[in-house]
Amino acid sequence: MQFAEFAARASEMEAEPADLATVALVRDLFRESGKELDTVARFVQGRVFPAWDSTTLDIGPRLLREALARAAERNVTADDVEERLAEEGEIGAVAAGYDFGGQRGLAAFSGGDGGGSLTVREVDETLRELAAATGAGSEDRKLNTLFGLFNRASPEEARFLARLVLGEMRIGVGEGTVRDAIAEAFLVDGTERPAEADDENVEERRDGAEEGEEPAVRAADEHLAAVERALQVSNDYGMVAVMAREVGIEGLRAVRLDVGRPVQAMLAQAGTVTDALDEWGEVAVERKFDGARVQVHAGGGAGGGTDDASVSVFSRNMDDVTDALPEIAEFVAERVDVPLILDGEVVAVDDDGSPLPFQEVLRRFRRKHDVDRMREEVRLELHAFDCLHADGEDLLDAPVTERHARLAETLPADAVSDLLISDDEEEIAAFETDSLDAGHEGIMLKNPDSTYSPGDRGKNWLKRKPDVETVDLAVTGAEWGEGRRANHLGTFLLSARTDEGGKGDGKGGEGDGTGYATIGKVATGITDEKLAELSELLEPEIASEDGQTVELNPAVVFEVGYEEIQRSPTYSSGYALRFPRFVAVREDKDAEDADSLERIERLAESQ
Ligand SMILES: Nc1ncnc2c1ncn2[C@@H]1O[C@H](COP(=O)(O)OP(=O)(O)OP(=O)(O)O)[C@@H](O)[C@H]1O
Repeated sequence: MQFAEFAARASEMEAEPADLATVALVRDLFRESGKELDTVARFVQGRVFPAWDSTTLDIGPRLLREALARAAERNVTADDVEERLAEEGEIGAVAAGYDFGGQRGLAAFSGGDGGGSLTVREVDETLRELAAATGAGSEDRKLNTLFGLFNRASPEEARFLARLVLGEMRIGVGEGTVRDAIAEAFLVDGTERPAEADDENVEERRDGAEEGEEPAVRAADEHLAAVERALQVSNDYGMVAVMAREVGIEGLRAVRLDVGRPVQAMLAQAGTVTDALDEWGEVAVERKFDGARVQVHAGGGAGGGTDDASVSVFSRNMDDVTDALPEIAEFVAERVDVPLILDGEVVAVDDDGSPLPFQEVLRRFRRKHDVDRMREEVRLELHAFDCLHADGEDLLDAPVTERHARLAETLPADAVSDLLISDDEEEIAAFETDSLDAGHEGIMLKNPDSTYSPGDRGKNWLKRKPDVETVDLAVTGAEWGEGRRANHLGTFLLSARTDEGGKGDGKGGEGDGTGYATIGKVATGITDEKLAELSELLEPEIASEDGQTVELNPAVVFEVGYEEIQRSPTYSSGYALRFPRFVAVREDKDAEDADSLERIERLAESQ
């Protein structure tokens, strides 16, 4: 395919405001791309390399401006180009505004030919060569090569060439458009194809698909799902387009992970323990490490087996950061002897192994120089929490629990994140307190049955929001513990202050006009040591006992975190705290200083 043809189509796409019509334009282009389909599928997104490949052209705006100046009329300087850029606001428009060598009829003299002779393949190969140029003189070579390309470009070609070089096509073709276009171009047969369907019809088709009414709609959805899946697994739009054309839907479904080729990271939404329990019944709870996300690929390549060289570490954006984090690659290489793809977090730690703030990891992450010195300065630890592939088996479709089990089989326990499967708020609260005490950021809540969906910020992973507020509440009751904790008070009853004595529980100090109304119990994972301390503090306040239940004079104030305040008939205040969590004893406060029911009402309303 001629590059001029590609540029003409890109112009049409740029001018087309409707999304579905743009998909149709991309679809048609793909159908006509022949052998260059893989390249065209990348070019429409402004990419020369697949998304998983960290290679860049490494051509900055300055070099491009110089190349444009050289290819343009005599006496144009890089500064002139910059000035025009300030006026036009966009490099493509600037490039299209010049009269390049070939267009001036100086073709024979300058090597230009008036435009139209470049092919998509040639542009691709030339840009790849540019990317590979390194070392002394590479800057000049890049400049010369770019000059050569622009010298042969028509204004329309120059517009898209300049944008391609900077990696931004600006033609309204995003990943979703390419996905839809691949499905429409190669997977939909004549009867199902919504060929000239207008936007509304297609919207209707898609709405209908949810009820599963029309077979054609179902098929179209399956096609889209297959393309999407293959894209998630491979991160290579070119390869997926070719595969869809050559092998069809079954071929796409058979796309496997490749050790050494990174996958997009699954992401999390903010959420609460309450959300998680309501939704899934049981929750997979992990520590939320405060570091930087990594995906480690081990043992890829021909022979399998693991040596340092066959371990690669990728960042959340799929950049190869292996050289900056040698100890992570070494750690995995030394311990893992099967091909493996793991997902985890790298955390900086102090000499005692306690986590350091996230900024410390960043000092290591993209470093190209002084890696050895920094390695001494900032110690790193790997916490793996997921396993995408182990020993020849892709695990994306396996549930969280199974993926975690595979991780535990493969890596030493200290590198594997703890996993708690629980349906018990108290147990989860205990896990959270423990995580926070250990210096981690909090907890992650995962649907235990969910699969790994690369690149997806769905509802199956929740990062627990920090408590919105804390409240200071008087402790008005407790229960004696059991077993190992039989001598300790636990499960503390909490109360807000009311202004009229006698209201609520009526446990206020006599005659002082203060009353207390219960609002919840906190039984969080307070450590045994802390429980002993709290018991000592509260025992003198015991007013009466009934079996395990103890009534306390309001004297001690707890600061308590919570996720939500609900209306509830369970407690005398008419409210209940959801997911209450002990934060601290407010030594500086008396019970009379506890938060009032009025404040609780206000907090409940403002949620
Ligand atoms: N056990 C864990 N499971 C999954 N992710 C974890 C875990 N521990 C730490 N994380 C990190 O938490 C991130 C998600 O939450 P966080 O809010 O920290 O990320 P962000 O980069 O600020 O925002 P976001 O990922 O939502 O764009 C993950 O990408 C991962 O790096």
